[in-house]
Order: sequence, then C-alpha cells, then structure tokens
Amino acid sequence: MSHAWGYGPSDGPETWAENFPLASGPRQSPINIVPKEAQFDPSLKPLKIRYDARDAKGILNNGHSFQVDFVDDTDSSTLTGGPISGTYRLKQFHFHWGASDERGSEHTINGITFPCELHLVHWNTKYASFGEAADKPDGLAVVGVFLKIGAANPKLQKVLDALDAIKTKGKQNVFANFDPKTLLPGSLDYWTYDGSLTTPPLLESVTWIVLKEQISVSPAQMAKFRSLLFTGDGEPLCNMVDNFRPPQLLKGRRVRASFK
Ligand SMILES: NS(=O)(=O)/N=C1/NCCS1
Ligand SMILES: [Zn+2]
Repeated sequence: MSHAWGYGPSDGPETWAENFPLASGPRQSPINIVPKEAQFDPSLKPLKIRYDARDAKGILNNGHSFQVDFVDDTDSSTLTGGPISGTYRLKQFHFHWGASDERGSEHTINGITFPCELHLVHWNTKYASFGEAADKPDGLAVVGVFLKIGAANPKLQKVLDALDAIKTKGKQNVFANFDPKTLLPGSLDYWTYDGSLTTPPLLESVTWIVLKEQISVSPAQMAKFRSLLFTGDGEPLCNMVDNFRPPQLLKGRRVRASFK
C-alpha cells in the first residue's frame, strides 16, 4: 500500500515515522555538516562525473519536487571515483527549496541553511536497475549541491524555463539535450557520509556526496521554483515550497572530507 506523505502540518516530516519506520533508523538523511568535525581522508579519490546531454529524457512534477529523468540503460552518464566503488548511473536530478531565502536546503553547514539544494541521483550498476539498487546499503549515490542567492545562474535557466508546462502534480514534458554537469560548481571538493533517501520510504541506501562549493541562483529564479504547485489540476492551489526534510541525528556516523 503506498502511503500519502508530504511537507504540510498533517503529512510532513514529523509524521513520516508513522508509515515509514526507517525515519528513526541509524543512517537517516539529511544531516548538519560541521566542517571542523569532518575528517580529511587522503584515501578518498576525486569525483569522476561524466554525463551525456543526449541522455536527458523528461521533466516531471511528482507532487513533492520536480525531477529531470535520464535514460539509464547504458554507462553513458556515470559517477565513479570519490568514496564509491564501481560505476553508478545517473537516474534523475531534482531540488528542494524554501518559501523564502532563509530556508530550503536539506543538509546544513554549521547549522546554516541555503535557499535550495540540488540532488543528482545515481544507482550502483552492480544491481540490475534503480529499483533493485534502491534498498541496498551501497545501492545509491546522491551528489548534493547548495544554491546560494546571487547572480542569475544561466545554466539553471533552461530547467526553470521548462517549469511553466509542469505546474501541477503529475504533469510531465519532454526535456532533451541537457548536461547536468553544467550545473556543478568549479570545485568538486566534497564531504561524504552514509545516509538515506530524504523522502519516504527513507531507504538507508545512499552514499551522500555533498559539494563544498555552492552555485548561484537569483531571487527571480527562486520565484520560478516557488511557482510550482504540490497539487494537481482541479485541486486547491498549494504552492510547492518548503519541500525539505530537516537534519537528522548523526547517531555516531563519521563525515569525511575529500579536502583539507
Ligand atoms: N532527496 S533524495 O534524493 O534523497 N530522495 C529520493 N527519493 C527517490 C529518488 S531520490
Ligand atoms: Zn532530494
């Protein structure tokens, strides 16, 4: 049975444990990252990110965020190196954001929140598919990128221009020829820890790779994110904002840094 969940007072993160017991598990995400407590690990490899714009397939309002989906039947868009072993294929990317600029990210740095956070979701090709990988402890790897308020981000604009056509839950459109590598910052320095999906079913299958360097987003671009709706056609209008889970307990986990 699929349980309805959301980000409101009656179905939000504080209620998820009722239907998704992993919410109280030992490796939940997101977390607050305290750089001074992160251990530099010289054995961590540089991230190797190779994406092919031709793999971009579509864009979907899934009622919780919007996601850009990728063809993942070959190793043409992959994540390797970093803290992971083997090859992980790009499945989709999506965002989390706030109703205003002082909140919106899921991970925090020294308790600092950002207005938006990008997640690039990859699955381990030792498994047959995303669905097979999603509940395995080494099944997924998500690269997280913080967005901070500044100059308009031209790389983001193509994604934001596609939102008018997917305003309501369930709407989708073709979204072709887009290389998400253009969304990444110049530095690929990262923090990494073992965590979970930040949305139900909160599966504890994610190697998190959170980049230190942020990318920019303008106030007008943030307004575009906030123009989406959680609700479907014909339902009462509810703006898609504050679709983030707050930081969870570390429960003894180590956060490693790829940089000094
Ligand atoms: N925000 S997240 O990336 O941890 N959650 C996900 N749920 C389904 C695919 S990714
Ligand atoms: Zn996410």
